[in-house]
Amino acid sequence: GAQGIGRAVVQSLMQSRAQVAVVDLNRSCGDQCKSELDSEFGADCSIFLQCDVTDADALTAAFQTTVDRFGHLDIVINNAGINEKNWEKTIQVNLTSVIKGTYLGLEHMSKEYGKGGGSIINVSSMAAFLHSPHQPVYTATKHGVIGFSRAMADASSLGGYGVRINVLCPAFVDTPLLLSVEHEDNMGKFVKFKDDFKKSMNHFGVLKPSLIADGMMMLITDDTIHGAVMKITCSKGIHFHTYEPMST
Ligand SMILES: NC(=O)C1=CN([C@@H]2O[C@H](COP(=O)(O)OP(=O)(O)OC[C@H]3O[C@@H](n4cnc5c(N)ncnc54)[C@H](O)[C@@H]3O)[C@@H](O)[C@H]2O)C=CC1
Ligand SMILES: CC/C=C\C[C@H](O)[C@H](O)/C=C/C=C/C=C\C=C\C(=O)C/C=C\CCC(=O)O
Repeated sequence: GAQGIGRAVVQSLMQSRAQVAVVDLNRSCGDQCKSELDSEFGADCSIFLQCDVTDADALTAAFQTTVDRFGHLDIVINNAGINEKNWEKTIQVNLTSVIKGTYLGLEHMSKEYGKGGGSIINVSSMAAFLHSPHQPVYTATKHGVIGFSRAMADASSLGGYGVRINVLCPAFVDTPLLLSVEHEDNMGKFVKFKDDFKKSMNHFGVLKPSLIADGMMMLITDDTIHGAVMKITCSKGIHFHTYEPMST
């Protein structure tokens, strides 16, 4: 992502000397991000690829371009997310593309395909734990991201993929996405519940994108974390959701 949480994560990755492909639909935002990265880190360490993640062929090509440019892939972050009145589109961006991005990540990193392993982080939301009448479909997609990622993490363990798969669930973060709460184009008829949403935002507080980047870096660098759901909130900071073990 070229703005918001994605932009903060790119900054942290590049400070840690990673080479990064920034994939985003928004060309002007992507060009600006790339030019800032070039000034700070040099032109060879990043690429910007304009891509609609819901276009399966374009997403496939973006992964291939990244591998062709940098030689291999170690980390995939499926971060693109929207809240649109067009609920099918919301599902395509927030869930279908996360699934596609995970499968593509595995094609390029899984030991199953003779690759060297890696790490995938799928971005969900605290909305998956504390739902709001203001965004039912968004909430459903974020539940979906958790279920899919946890099941895939188990598949990776059992299948010997060598790829860690984790989920990151931020609470409210100060990014352009939060502004969509006011707009009928985004919220549709549920925009009338915006006061409920804003009340919740005032109650829980709003996080800075840099803290989400810190959590992301922990998921990337700690190779003991696998199948985890990281939550980031104002009250508890970076912490993990705990699940009851399944009875057999
Ligand atoms: N801001 C918040 O309060 C929270 C955000 N999240 C999640 O974090 C992720 C990032 O969100 P933010 O940085 O806040 O949003 P943002 O709107 O600032 O950034 C999202 C980026 O995704 C890009 N994007 C949108 N549709 C795309 C598509 N079809 N193909 C490629 N790129 C596309 C946008 O151009 C934008 O650069 C999302 O998954 C969001 O649901 C989760 C919890 C809280
Ligand atoms: C239109 C709005 C668009 C984007 C913002 C998203 O909706 C965002 O993904 C939504 C976030 C919702 C957050 C909801 C709850 C936040 C809760 C807290 O901050 C703290 C609550 C509990 C902490 C205890 C725990 O960690 O279990």
